[in-house]
This record gives sequence, C-alpha cells and structure tokens, in this order.
Amino acid sequence: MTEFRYELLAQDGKARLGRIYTAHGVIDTPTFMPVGTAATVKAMLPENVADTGAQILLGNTYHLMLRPGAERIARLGGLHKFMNWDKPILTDSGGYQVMSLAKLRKITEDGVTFKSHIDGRKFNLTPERSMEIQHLLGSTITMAFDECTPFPATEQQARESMQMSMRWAKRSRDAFVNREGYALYGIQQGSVFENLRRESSEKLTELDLPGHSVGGLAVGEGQQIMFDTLDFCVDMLPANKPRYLMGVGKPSDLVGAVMRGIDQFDCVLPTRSGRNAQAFTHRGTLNLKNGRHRDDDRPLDDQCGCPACTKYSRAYLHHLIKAGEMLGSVLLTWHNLAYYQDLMRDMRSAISEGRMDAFARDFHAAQEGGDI
Ligand SMILES: CNc1nc2c(CC[C@H]3O[C@@H](OC)[C@H](O)[C@@H]3O)c3nc(N)[nH]c(=O)c3cc2[nH]1
Repeated sequence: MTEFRYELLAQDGKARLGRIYTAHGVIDTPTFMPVGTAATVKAMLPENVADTGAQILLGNTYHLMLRPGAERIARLGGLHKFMNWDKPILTDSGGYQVMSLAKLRKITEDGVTFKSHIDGRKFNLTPERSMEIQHLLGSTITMAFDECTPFPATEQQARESMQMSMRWAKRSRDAFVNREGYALYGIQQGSVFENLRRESSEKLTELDLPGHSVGGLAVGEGQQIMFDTLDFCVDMLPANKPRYLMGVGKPSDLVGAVMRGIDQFDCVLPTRSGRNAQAFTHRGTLNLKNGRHRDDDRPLDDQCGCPACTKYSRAYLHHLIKAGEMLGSVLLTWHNLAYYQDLMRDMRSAISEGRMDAFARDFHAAQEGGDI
C-alpha cells in the first residue's frame, strides 16, 4: 500500500514542482483538478478526461449527499466505482455549496441545517457528518468542514468566521477515519487579513494534517486582491505539504498563483464555459457564438492536440453552437480541459528548467496578442 506523501522536486522562485503519492495513484503538481460535481465531469466520459492528462477529479459532498445519497454510493462500491474513475478524487466538504446553493440555511456552532435546493428536504451538515459522507464516498482527499468567509467582510466578521472554521477543522480531524494513502486537508481562512491568515495557519499546523488549502478566495475580491493575499498567506502553510487554492481559476489566475507557490487548483470555468461556447486558447479566449467564425475553416487552437482542434474547424464548432447541438458542448469542454492540462504541463516543464518568469512573460504576450 502507498502512504500519502508529497515530494518537492524543484523550485523556481516560489513556484514548486512536486508529486503527490496517494492510494489511487500519483499527481504531478502544479495540477488542475476538473470538477465532477454530481459524479460526472459534465459532457465528458472519464476516459476522455484522463486522455487530457487529468490525474485527479473533484467531487462534492453537498451535491452527492442530496442525490443520489452517500450511503447509496457506498452500497454501490464507492464513488470511484460509481463514476468509473480509478485515479484520485478530492471531495469538497459541503460548506461552500450550502452557502451558495441551499435554501433556508441556519448556521450554529454545531454545523449547518438547510433545505435541499432540489426537493426541499431538510438536512443537517456538521464536521462529523461531512467526514462520514466523504468516507462513504471513498474520497482520496477529504476537505475539512469549513465556512467560506464571504467577501467583503470586516476584520471582526472574518475573525469569528475563521475561528469557527478552525474549531470545525479540529472536529473534522477527530472524526476523520485515517486510511493509508488517503488524506484530510485543512482549509485556511481569514479573508484578506494577514493576522487572521496567520492565526488560521497556526491552528491548522497544530492539527498536523497532510495537506492544506487556501480557502476564502475567488469569492469576488478580484485577481489583484487575490494575488496580494496569496503573496503573504501561502508561505504561512507548511512547505513540505501540498497547497490547494480552492475554486481558481481563469488561466492568468493559475499562472499567477503557481508563481506564488500553489500546487493544486479546481475551477468550474473550463467545463462551464465549454457549455457556453467559450474557448480558452494559447492566443486568448474566444466565443464560438460569434458570427465571425461561420466561414472560418481554421482549427480552434493550432497548438492543441484535442479532437476539437485536430478534427474540426471553427466553422463547424460555430454551427454546432448555433444549432444547439450537444456535440458543441462536448467538443468545447474537451478542448478547454485539454488546454488547462497543457497549461499545467507547460508550467511544470518551465519550473523544472528554471524558466517560469520567461514562461509567464510569453504566456501574457500570447494571450494579449489579439487576432485569434
Ligand atoms: C469559485 N470560487 C471558490 N470556490 C470555493 C470553494 C468551493 C470549491 C468547490 O465548489 C465547486 O464549484 C463552485 C467545485 O466543485 C469545488 O469543489 C471553497 N470550498 C470550501 N470548502 N472552502 C472555501 O473557502 C472555498 C472557497 C472557494 N472559492
């Protein structure tokens, strides 16, 4: 069996090249984790997600506890078997989604009670229940149960929210069932306040967890404030363990956050945008709804090897989108995931060769080059 372990292989400034060893396989970092909220990466077969280079997926406690239910997935063999994905799965703990999706939420020290946004059934989610659900799912990496502090927040609001999340982190650690090759990650909170981020990091370090995430960002603060916060909060987390920035982001967010020491990312952007005709390419972002593509027989991205770019034209993709054909969503989702994986792979190469600064300069020049 494999113990859960992080190996730091190289550094270039604050950017890190690493590898995470888990019970379900190895993850090369920096890594992007496609979001598979309801036990599927929308519009994709898992084997095709793996073809793009993804080594780990995301699942969600909130969605799966409501439907089809954690006990049901456990009876059916666990989430890996259920969705036919045998590599690592990281599941979020539910707190964020309760605040963003559920109705009639009530937060107490014990946890959160809420009504399902699907059928109105009442639920109670506590650190202990969140750990039990993620255990039933068979998650490779379990996230502590936390509250994602809204932005903006006053320092006092952020302090109270962070301190409750740290009490919940200890309850999560005490309820987590340790299995070799599996891990529980703590979630750093504290909004944009350096003193609160430090207090949160000290509390998490005391729990001696195998990995951590930076929570409470990508909540509307904007890229500059996010980067300014990362400039001081990432280094507060133990350097010998993975650092995951939750919910991030667009390509330039990923480049900037890798350069500030982040190892893991998740974001709905590549998949959600793919279903909304938006494509991320090496030369910037374009929307295939735009009529200018109707006669364009060029590939979407001439530096991409995915099926959308090697087998079809922009004109065809435009046609599928305008006709509302589901193949349009499939091909653009596939492309965006392939682009994100290529970006992470290119950053891993740049770090290993000590040329991350040059990579970032070339990346921004190509993105702003126009004429795509
Ligand atoms: C988008 N910005 C953002 N997302 C965030 C998520 C959910 C990511 C999860 O939410 C889902 O997408 C919205 C994905 O499936 C992912 O698992 C967070 N989750 C927790 N537990 N704590 C946080 O402080 C937190 C902060 C975030 N900021």
